[in-house]
Amino acid sequence: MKSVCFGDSCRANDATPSITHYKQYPPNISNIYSYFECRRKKGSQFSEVVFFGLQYLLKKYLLGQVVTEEKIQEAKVFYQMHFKQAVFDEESWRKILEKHDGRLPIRIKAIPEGTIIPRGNVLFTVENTDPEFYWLTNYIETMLLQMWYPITVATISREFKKILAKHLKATSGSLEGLDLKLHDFGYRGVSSQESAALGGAAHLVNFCSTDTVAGLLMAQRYYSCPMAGFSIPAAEHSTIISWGRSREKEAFERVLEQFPSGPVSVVSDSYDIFNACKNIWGDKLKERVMERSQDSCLVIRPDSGDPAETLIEVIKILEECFGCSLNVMGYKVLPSYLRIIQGDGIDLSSVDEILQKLADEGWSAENVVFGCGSALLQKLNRDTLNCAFKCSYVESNGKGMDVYKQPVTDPSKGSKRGRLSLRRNSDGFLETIEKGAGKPEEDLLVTVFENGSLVLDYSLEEIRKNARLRDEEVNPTL
Ligand SMILES: O=C1OCCC/C1=C\Nc1ccccc1
Repeated sequence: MKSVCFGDSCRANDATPSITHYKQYPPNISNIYSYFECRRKKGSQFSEVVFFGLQYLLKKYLLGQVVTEEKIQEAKVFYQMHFKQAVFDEESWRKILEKHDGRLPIRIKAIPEGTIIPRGNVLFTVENTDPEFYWLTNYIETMLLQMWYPITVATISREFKKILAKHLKATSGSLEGLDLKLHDFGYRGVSSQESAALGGAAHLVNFCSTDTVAGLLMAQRYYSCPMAGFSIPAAEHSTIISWGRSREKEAFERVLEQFPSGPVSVVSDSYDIFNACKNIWGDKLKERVMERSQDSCLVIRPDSGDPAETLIEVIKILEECFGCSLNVMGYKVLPSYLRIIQGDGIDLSSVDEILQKLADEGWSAENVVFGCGSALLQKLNRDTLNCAFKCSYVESNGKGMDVYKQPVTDPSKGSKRGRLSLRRNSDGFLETIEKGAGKPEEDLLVTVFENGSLVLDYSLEEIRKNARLRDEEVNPTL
């Protein structure tokens, strides 16, 4: 059966619950107003979030004529089979087709993409613009709630950036190269091409270092960025072990020969990373390594063992073979033709621990870049930031009513009430005003979607500007 689609993939907003809601609302409802937030959670590791990804979902699934007669017919058959009774509201959908030419009579107001905002604030609101289609607001909840993914990846990626900035500043006195310090290794570890695209793009809000090509294409096609991130030639285990155990030196030599200029990364732990560093890189191929210039450095990649211990032992061997210098902060730096990339076992806690241990041994963060896979794109879920979509205001018989939930069994799942606005208070902090008490001129939520049209189109460039690290996040002592 052809998939029942809004966009060109299966009808993401058609989770079964939405189909029967229109029959359950009070009589004479004319307006349903809902909002999205990352609920505050005591003790959560993340106090603020990066807002990112809505523009893609709007462009991909909600713009223009999304309702057609063919889709209505398909849905009618589909849901008759699924519910074994006629609950699909064929007539209402046909009215959208006739009255609005199949465009959704919906208004979505959101904070600008890239905004950094504390947990517990409204991120976007959704309401119907035609009283006849009040049920549409929460019909698209399912698809809009998938915003949890790009928001969570962008947030985690930015937490990495804070940690990397802290150590880079402390051990080198500068933030130079920060944007290249965390490389996205996650393409193979995510659940789908779309996740790779959305998560890969979310990482590129904070960094410009990636192997997740899908994320680059997303940035190009949906965020007007021709090339959002960079990479370098890199060996992988197959290109080394295909030479056989006795020819690891020849394999390494081949890589250096094939990529004489520009940095090149060589995974060196196929058999014995310490032997590879001491006897191949540090002896048999030493001249080949030393003749490479700073912008053509050899990047050695360990890929096993305890990350911190392995890194410390590797860097000590390289120091013995190649020496090192002291930077302005008095930390040791390997020669500029030599760097290390650690892409195994990296997550938010291990990266902090590794850089701290390196610093304790006198080594600057300049010596290492990190790769991160699943911890960046996959080891997360909707609860990581407690993302929720809730109705907070309804209108019926011309009267507005603030609504909310407040479960006695979990107060942290309480929802906001009334129409919401977001403002920066006199101390400069973002805060959400409830019960329609906000002043329109102060409201930072802007209309991004209305009646099938995209009202605002953000570029990755401006999103990156919104999401940049603030001075106080870089110099914690400030
Ligand atoms: O070593 C490297 O140097 C820098 C360029 C990327 C790279 C490795 N990439 C990678 C991707 C996916 C899984 C594993 C590694």
